[in-house]
Amino acid sequence: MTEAAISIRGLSKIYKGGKQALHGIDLDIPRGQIFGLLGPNGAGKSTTINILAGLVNKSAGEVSIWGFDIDRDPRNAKASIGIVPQEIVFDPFFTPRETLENQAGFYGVPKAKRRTMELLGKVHLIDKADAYARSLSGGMKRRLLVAKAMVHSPPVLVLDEPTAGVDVELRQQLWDYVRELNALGVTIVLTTHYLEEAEELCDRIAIINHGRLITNEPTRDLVGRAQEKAVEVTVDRDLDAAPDAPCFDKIELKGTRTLVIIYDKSRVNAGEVLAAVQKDGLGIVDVSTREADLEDVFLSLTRSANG
Ligand SMILES: Nc1ncnc2c1ncn2[C@@H]1O[C@H](COP(=O)(O)OP(=O)(O)OP(=O)(O)O)[C@@H](O)[C@H]1O
Repeated sequence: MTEAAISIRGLSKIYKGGKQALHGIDLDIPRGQIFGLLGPNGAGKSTTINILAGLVNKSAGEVSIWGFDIDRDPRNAKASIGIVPQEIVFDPFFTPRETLENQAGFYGVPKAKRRTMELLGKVHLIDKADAYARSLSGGMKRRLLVAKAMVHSPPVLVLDEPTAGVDVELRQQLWDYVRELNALGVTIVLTTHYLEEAEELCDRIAIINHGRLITNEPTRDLVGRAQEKAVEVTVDRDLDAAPDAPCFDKIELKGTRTLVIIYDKSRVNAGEVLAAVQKDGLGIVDVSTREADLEDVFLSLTRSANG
């Protein structure tokens, strides 16, 4: 078996003050994938990434990156990973060109092997190469961070909430670049709150909540497991209240004629739900259903983990 890009065993973190952010996480991130790490606020995603980056010390467990243990072989482990942090941190007096040159120097990349302008081109910042970093927009700064994470050509690139504050067009360019890197063999790990994006981009998704791994499976399987389905029904007369029936998990009246019904597709089918609406003589004028997406899976999985 090929070794994982990132291997995490029994990873725990207790912060000073006693907050336990991670409770024994076991996770293998396969090489060559775009891997999504999802979870609600405070789940422990940044803690995990900061441990990989060497910014936070773990309390227990083992982590290796590209086969290098972060305790026994920290130099090689560090050289194998590039991290795009959630927070934008730059020296505002350096230009993008200088920022990348300094970072390359920090990683000991010889001058002849530096790819400063190539990287700036990839993230669409050539024309800003010599501008002060403080004059860049939020989106530009984030793209510069991506270029900065790639100066030492690591086989693994981790992006922590990379699209926060990036507008739609630039986000698309960022994802194109991420896909391009992945096609060249770079393993990508990203955390995001944009579930649609995770669904579109990631081969595999792990969800953590309250510091515990809830699931880790191919995106396809995860989406297929969504059991909750929503149907929106427009009826032929005004209603004061939403009708009730045992097959509805939840029903809500939107305006006076539209019912939004949530049901469990493993228990009932759409026909039964519609029949239940019609049973009191209500006529149905329009119906629309929503296919399960990652949001549904995510909510139902994290909800069941909470309760
Ligand atoms: N330096 C710290 N000291 C104490 N507690 C911390 C520290 N950093 C994070 N925590 C706590 O650890 C838990 C996990 O936080 P973490 O930042 O890893 O979550 P996250 O999943 O990245 O969330 P977000 O999406 O909001 O960044 C949270 O309860 C948080 O308050």
